[in-house]
Formats: sequence, C-alpha cells, structure tokens
Amino acid sequence: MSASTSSSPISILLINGPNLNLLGTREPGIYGSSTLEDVITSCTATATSAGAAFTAFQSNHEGAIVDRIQQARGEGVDGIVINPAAYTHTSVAIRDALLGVGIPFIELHVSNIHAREAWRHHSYFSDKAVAVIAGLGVKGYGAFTACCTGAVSIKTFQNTQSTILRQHSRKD
Ligand SMILES: O=C1C[C@@](O)(C(=O)O)C[C@@H](O)[C@@H]1O
Repeated sequence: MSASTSSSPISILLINGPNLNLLGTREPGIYGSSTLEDVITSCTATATSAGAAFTAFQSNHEGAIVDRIQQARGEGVDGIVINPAAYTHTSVAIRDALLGVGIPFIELHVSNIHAREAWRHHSYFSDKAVAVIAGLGVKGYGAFTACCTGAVSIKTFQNTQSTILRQHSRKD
C-alpha cells in the first residue's frame, strides 16, 4: 500500500456502487432515510476534523468503478471504503481492480446481506477485505472514522473493528 507519512495526511476514497445514489428514497425499510449526500457530508466532516483527505465517488456503472479504482493508485490513495452494492455479488472486474492496485479496502453494506436472500450471501470482496461492515445502516459508514481518526493506516482497522461495532450497536 502507499504509506501515509506524518507530512502527508491519510487519503481515503469512498466508493458507492449502483443505486446507492437513491439512498433515502430507495426501499427505506431496508436502507433507511439518510441520503448519500448526508453520508458524504458526515464522512467529509469526520475526515476534515481528523486532518485526512477524503474523496467520494458513486457510479451505477461497473467499468466506471474499475476506472476510479485504477485512478486511485496514481493519486496515492491509502485506503478505499467500498459499498459495491449489487456488484458485490457479481463483479470479478471490481475485485480484480482492487487487487490490481493493491490498495487495502473495507467492504461496507448498509444492510446485513447475510440476513437477506441467499444469493446476497456471497461476496466477491469479503475474502480480500481488511474488514467487512454490514447491517449497521448508514452508520456503517462511520467505519470510515476508523480509517482516519488517530489511525496510523487503514491496516489498523482490523484491530479496531470490534470496538467500532460495539460503538455502533449501542442505542445512543
Ligand atoms: O445495492 C445493494 C446495497 C447493499 O450493498 C447494501 O448496502 O446493503 C446490499 C446489496 O445486496 C444490494 O444489491
């Protein structure tokens, strides 16, 4: 991975796949009422306060997501947080792009894909992800916090994952 140094802030790229632009209106019983804009605003605030660089990208197109991942290597992105959405269950191309650039990534789902239809249980990403977050609603995007607040690098996320899950499961 491209290491972050004290002189260069950690750089995080958030990628959202197809139909996540509809967050807030899309099946609210499953995905909640927060919009993607709400999510990005919150993540941007977190990144800014942590002194991290943050970029968000959403596309409904597989090739565009592959292109954005490839572009990330040239930009020196340290870690990717990706909700591949429906491509989770189908995309060898996005998996290969992530492995090709060698940037560590966290896989994120708003819903608990393992509590849904059987065909959603398989992910082309989970076995290669630093961590997998699912079922915490849009609060799952708070996983992003672990990538930049006080964390040396996204690799430390593995050690903080259980803490994050505890924090988010509290009803506060
Ligand atoms: O589009 C999505 C969103 C999703 O990734 C989630 O965030 O829960 C789960 C996927 O199965 C689904 O196709």
